[in-house]
Amino acid sequence: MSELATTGPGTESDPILTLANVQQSYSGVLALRGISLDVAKGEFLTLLGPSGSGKSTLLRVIAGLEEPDSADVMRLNGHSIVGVPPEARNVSTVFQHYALFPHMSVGENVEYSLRIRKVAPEERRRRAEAALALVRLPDKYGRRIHQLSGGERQRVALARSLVMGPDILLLDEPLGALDERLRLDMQLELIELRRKTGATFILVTHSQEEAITMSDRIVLMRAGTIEQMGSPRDLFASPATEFAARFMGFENVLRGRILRVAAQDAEIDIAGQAIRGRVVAKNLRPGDTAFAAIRAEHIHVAKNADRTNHLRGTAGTPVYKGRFTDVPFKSPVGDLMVRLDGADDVLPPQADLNFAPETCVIGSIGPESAGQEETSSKGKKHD
Ligand SMILES: Nc1ncnc2c1ncn2[C@@H]1O[C@H](COP(=O)(O)OP(=O)(O)OP(=O)(O)O)[C@@H](O)[C@H]1O
Repeated sequence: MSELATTGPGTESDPILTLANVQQSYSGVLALRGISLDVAKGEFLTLLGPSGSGKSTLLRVIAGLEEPDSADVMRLNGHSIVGVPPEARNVSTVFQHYALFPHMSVGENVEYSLRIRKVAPEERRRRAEAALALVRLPDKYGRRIHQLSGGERQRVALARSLVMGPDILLLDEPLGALDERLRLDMQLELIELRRKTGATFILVTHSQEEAITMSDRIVLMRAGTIEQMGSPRDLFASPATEFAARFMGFENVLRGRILRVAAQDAEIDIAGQAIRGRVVAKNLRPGDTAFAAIRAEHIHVAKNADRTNHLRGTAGTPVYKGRFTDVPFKSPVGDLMVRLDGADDVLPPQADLNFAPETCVIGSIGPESAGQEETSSKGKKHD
């Protein structure tokens, strides 16, 4: 389906989107604090972050629904989009709540933007049917919207966005309203859809699991800034800041003081215990305050363990989670969460805990002032 392929004056290696120093505020509150970002053609990029970190604002700036206070550069497919209205940008947005016209059929919904652009009826129908086939709804052209399930409505919304062959498809929490099973299916469908169309996808989500499953690259946002950018593997295994470690699901994040650093290896003093780990931050020096992060599944209960990263812990009440059991421990470095594979394992009240240095990430503490947004209420108004 050639209409869905991206075309433009740039070369293949040029970014489809370039943003430099984009600032946006609402009534004096800075929602974007100088965002700079290149997005490659055909990339699946995810904006990840807690509520209020600026993900939707950034998406709205790209769509043209919000004009930023200032920006050094905003280029889409080789052209500046500063001051360009949304309808003149070749981007399309899919929202969480579909925003379909309830009084129109599926086909009429999908064709809507083509009709506005005065595309001839036969051509409209051909393109709408091709878009519906792409989202695996080939026989639903004449259906009414209220006759569709939530998952089918979201697919119609996707078809409607794809029918124009956008340079970039913007997805604002598109799976948020779906139940868990459907959400997992749709994650795979979105990956497949991106592969089939070759379009660039920018997804907004606060789910690290969704970001890791679907993205080529993740942009982790915090209080209107980019905290860390990288592949899902980078963010999952090597969060560079304490905030990133917590957001990427490390159950154990502890603070201490650096004792020594040698290339990728460091030792950190946590409450008088020397802990060895893998360095993820640049410029860490002995004496610096730093964090150590360990995933619960990387801490093992083992007798006669290697003395490296070896701690004696007192078990609390286990929490059965089905596939595994989480056990909180009191240890000399503080509270630790330990994940046991065997859901029925019986633990002695005192146990030897240890973890391999390569599973323990050591990094610098990010700026202390940022990150207030996690607990604040937003008072957001988009209408
Ligand atoms: N229209 C608006 N008027 C005033 N403040 C706004 C408006 N839209 C967003 N904000 C504020 O800007 C900041 C960023 O909001 P934004 O919606 O971009 O965050 P988000 O990361 O998308 O959050 P969520 O995941 O909850 O949608 C927040 O502090 C929010 O309260």
